[in-house]
Amino acid sequence: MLTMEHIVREGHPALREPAAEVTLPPSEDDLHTLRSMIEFVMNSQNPEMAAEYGLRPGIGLAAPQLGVQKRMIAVHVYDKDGTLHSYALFNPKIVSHSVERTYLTTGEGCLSVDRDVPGYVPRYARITVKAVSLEGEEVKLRLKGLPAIVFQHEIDHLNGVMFYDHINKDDPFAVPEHAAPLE
Ligand SMILES: O=CN(O)CCNC(=O)c1cccc(Cl)c1Cl
Ligand code: NI
Repeated sequence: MLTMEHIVREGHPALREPAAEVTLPPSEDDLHTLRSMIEFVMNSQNPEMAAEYGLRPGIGLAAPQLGVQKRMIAVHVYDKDGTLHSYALFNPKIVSHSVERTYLTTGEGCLSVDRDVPGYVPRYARITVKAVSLEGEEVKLRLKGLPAIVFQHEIDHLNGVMFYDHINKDDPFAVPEHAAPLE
């Protein structure tokens, strides 16, 4: 199983290199990696497992955070209605998005960043994502709220983008235009 030792940290080139599309159908290796990614995210949210293995909680993970330059992401997050959004996906792509934006009033964090970086991270409020699931099915997801934000954080990782790249350098807490806060 994956633990924090497998997570690369800031300064590692993998975090700034774009990731390549996964050749489908996926290899046994890619299937194993993506399965271990969603397992890690779920474990990190389980108090017993997190305590046992010293896992920092996360609501998503992208393969470059493991030093694997492939377009694979895992997301396991509850939205404000308590609905679980749990996905392990190959080649996710944002195919459309709202003009409106949003941002977490708490800011964002990253397992590859061992420090707090305060500030608002502007994200699209709503996105449509196309991807291929672990089971090999094409999926089209219409996302809003926290799930939409996490997907953008993870897909950024596939493009070598870190969450703090989006924070206003002059005023980290400047309210982004056309944006509604997400508490
Ligand atoms: O790339 C994934 N991580 O680094 C996992 C750790 N970060 C989080 O769980 C996290 C925390 C706050 C906001 C967002 Cl959007 C995310 Cl994603
Ligand atoms: Ni991250």
